[in-house]
Amino acid sequence: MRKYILKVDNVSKSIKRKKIINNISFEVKVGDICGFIGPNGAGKTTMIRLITGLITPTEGNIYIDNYDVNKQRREALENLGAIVEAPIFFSYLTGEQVLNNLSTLNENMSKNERKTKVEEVLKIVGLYDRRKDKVSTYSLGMKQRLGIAQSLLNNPKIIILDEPANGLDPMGMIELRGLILKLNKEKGITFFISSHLLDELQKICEKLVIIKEGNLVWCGDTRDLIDESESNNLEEIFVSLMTKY
Ligand SMILES: Nc1ncnc2c1ncn2[C@@H]1O[C@H](COP(=O)(O)OP(=O)(O)OP(=O)(O)O)[C@@H](O)[C@H]1O
Repeated sequence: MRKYILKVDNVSKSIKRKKIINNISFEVKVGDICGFIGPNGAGKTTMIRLITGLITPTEGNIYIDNYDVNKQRREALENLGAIVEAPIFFSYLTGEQVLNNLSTLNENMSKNERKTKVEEVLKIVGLYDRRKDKVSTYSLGMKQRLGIAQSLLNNPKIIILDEPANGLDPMGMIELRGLILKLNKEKGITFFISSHLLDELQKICEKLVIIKEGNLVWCGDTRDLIDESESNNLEEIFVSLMTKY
């Protein structure tokens, strides 16, 4: 049995007396690429904010690599790279300068190690040739990849992406998909990805967590969901699930 890297355990969240997340539990195992889906207002962003420690659960616990996000915050978040919505950069800096600045936050690395690391992540995300160009000249897809490069500086075990494909053109989408698959295969990084683009998720996610109005509707292997449904198209399955629950 592969161990889990992310565990959401009986989590509820109320904001202003309104229950936004209702007793949700699921696990994501090491090496999974897990899609996180639900209609508008289902609570996806709230759940991602809970997982990334930006807000605390009203009830329940969240563990990253066995560390409680709220009680052992530093250890838990050390393993996490998260990009919540489109990353914002100082666009008058070059891609390399953005990463150099962020890498100085890592006090355990010498100047030389930091330089090597920045070069390495620029190469991984395919921005090495454009490293001397200002971020203002980057396409949205390149900015997304710079965001992923930023999260790679800390060698995360799991990366959480909130709507990463928002606004990307087909080429940008193909590049992002390729990058996620590469990082998963070559570096063993686990991904948890929220998206409304179900065709896109179906291409890369072997696991799915589906929520509606703060409740867990389904979680497990994408294959199993397709096998037990009448359609083999995730979009059609999703619509039928949403009308059933
Ligand atoms: N700070 C807040 N105060 C009051 N209500 C909130 C707050 N944050 C979220 N909500 C409500 O909680 C529900 C879930 O919102 P959330 O943004 O998590 O959904 P979502 O699944 O990410 O939606 P979308 O797909 O539209 O981005 C919505 O009804 C929203 O209005």
